[in-house]
Amino acid sequence: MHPSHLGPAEPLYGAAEVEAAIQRMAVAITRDLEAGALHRPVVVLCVLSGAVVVVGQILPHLHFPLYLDCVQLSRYGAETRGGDLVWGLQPRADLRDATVLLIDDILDEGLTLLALQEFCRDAGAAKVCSAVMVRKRRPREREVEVDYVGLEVPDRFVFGYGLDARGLGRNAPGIFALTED
Ligand SMILES: O=P(O)(O)OC[C@H]1O[C@H](OP(=O)(O)OP(=O)(O)O)[C@H](O)[C@@H]1O
Ligand SMILES: Nc1nc2[nH]cnc2c(=O)[nH]1
Repeated sequence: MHPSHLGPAEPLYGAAEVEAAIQRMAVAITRDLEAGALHRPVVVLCVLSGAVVVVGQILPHLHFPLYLDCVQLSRYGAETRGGDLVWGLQPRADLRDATVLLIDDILDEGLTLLALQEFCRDAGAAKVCSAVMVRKRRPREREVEVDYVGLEVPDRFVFGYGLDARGLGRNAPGIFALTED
């Protein structure tokens, strides 16, 4: 489906490709975290709002004990360029000594994930792992450690599968790049 109400856009990945990538991440995450999770459930943190789709899809494929919690952090709003980080919801789970799995939809400049990793460490997490559905191919001022990456996208503004284009398009069944932003 071409989401024509969002203006000209180029399809990058279809739904089947995104779902296969999410599956592959789930297999790798399960392989790495299942043993530790038998001692203490992993805290999965869904980074609202964009990560709801990837988290919803990956959860049934994570075969180990886990708690699901959410955190809300935003720096794009309705824009296609990032600004200051604005905190919304903070997680309610106790992160002290926990293994935390952060799941976000996209790694772009990386400032969101860096802030979240720091937040989890400051909250006393024993181990912080990060998974992103897509990673943008671009240089970054600060290197960001990401343990699991679904797909790579070019350095263009993308939407679909939870990612918005000026608030819309989170429900687009694939990943698209805006032709003009
Ligand atoms: O790597 P960065 O450049 O920091 O950007 C990545 C962040 O940008 C988007 O969030 P956004 O601020 O758009 O909030 P949203 O999830 O509510 O759309 C996305 O969901 C990531 O969390
Ligand atoms: N929707 C969307 N959000 C982002 N946040 C950072 N980069 C992007 C992007 O390309 N698309």
